[in-house]
Amino acid sequence: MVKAVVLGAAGGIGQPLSLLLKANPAVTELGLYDIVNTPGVAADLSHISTPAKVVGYLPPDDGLAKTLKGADIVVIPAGVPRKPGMTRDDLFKINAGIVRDLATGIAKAAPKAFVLVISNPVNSTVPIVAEVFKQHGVFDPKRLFGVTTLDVVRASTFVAEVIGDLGKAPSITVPVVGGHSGITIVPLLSQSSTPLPSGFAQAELEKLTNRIQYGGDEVVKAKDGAGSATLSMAYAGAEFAQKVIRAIKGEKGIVAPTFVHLSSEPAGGAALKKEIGKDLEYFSAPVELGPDGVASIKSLAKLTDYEKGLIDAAIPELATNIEKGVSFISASKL
Ligand SMILES: NC(=O)C1=CN([C@@H]2O[C@H](COP(=O)(O)OP(=O)(O)OC[C@H]3O[C@@H](n4cnc5c(N)ncnc54)[C@H](O)[C@@H]3O)[C@@H](O)[C@H]2O)C=CC1
Ligand SMILES: O=C([O-])CC(=O)C(=O)O
Repeated sequence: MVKAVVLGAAGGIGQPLSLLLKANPAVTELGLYDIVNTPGVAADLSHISTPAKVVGYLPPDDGLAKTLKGADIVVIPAGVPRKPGMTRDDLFKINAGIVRDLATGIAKAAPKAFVLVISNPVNSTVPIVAEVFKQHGVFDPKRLFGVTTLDVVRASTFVAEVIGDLGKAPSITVPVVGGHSGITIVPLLSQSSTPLPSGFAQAELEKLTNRIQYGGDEVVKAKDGAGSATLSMAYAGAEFAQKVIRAIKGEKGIVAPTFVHLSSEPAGGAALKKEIGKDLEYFSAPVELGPDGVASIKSLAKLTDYEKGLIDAAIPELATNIEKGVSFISASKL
């Protein structure tokens, strides 16, 4: 039995993500929460002939607590998306408060749930959730994930395009580490499961790296004011959620990059801090998932000098983004 909950379920990501979770036979209950339209989205999805029982609530009458009751996994795509010319950090002003309030609801109603944060800026919203949980005495670093899967999905697709065989895209894996905005997104293309063509020039490598780092901007520009990635994000979010579900059901050996807290528990956090040469509290790294969430945080393995340079360039912005989230909560009255 797995209850999945989507907070922000009526939005551009929320609706297709809820559809994909409803289509997942491992999900037996699906809770949908938003400030608008969830009764309609829930009624619509409830007619699909898959096992999940669907419920949808709005804020009145403790709707958030009712949606979260019994949740095993909570995915958060609530909040405003970018328009052209904005950075993800520009979303902080609005999304920080939304994520704080939803995290407070989770801390009270489903403190043991696995929490998957999609709302941007992820580099700051994940620390916000952690700080709220700490204030409620329920923080478990193994159960909190920033969803960076879209960067991984993009890397697979763009490498397949470079190779000239999109058919290979589903089987290509590239670890993407660091964080989830611009230069903090660091694809480790030297570790692509399908190597780049021999003789791939440094200039081409830099172009491909830049495309992965700014893939979000490509979509924001093409949508021209109508928002950011929604369908590809729903695909990526459902894929990561499915990995977490498989791991909590006992499947071994599932590894995926995700933005996690680098405490001494789970294993690997302290070693990763040494590896990146900075006492960062959070980083996206390949993580082995297990029945309790993060089983271990993996090493970044052998990096090229170019990749080391990308990580060094990411660290100051990551540190600032993380601190911004942490201090937002220390300054908030919960
Ligand atoms: N992590 C990632 O890779 C990605 C993250 N995103 C982020 O996901 C977020 C959502 O994007 P979209 O779905 O396109 O936006 P959207 O505006 O289409 O949907 C957001 C939904 O959140 C709801 N919402 C607002 N305040 C809420 C609250 N207090 N409680 C519950 N629901 C609330 C809205 O009513 C709306 O239905 C944005 O912050 C965006 O930047 C988007 C793409 C990729
Ligand atoms: O670019 C954005 O604002 C949305 C996002 O995080 C992405 O598509 O990676």
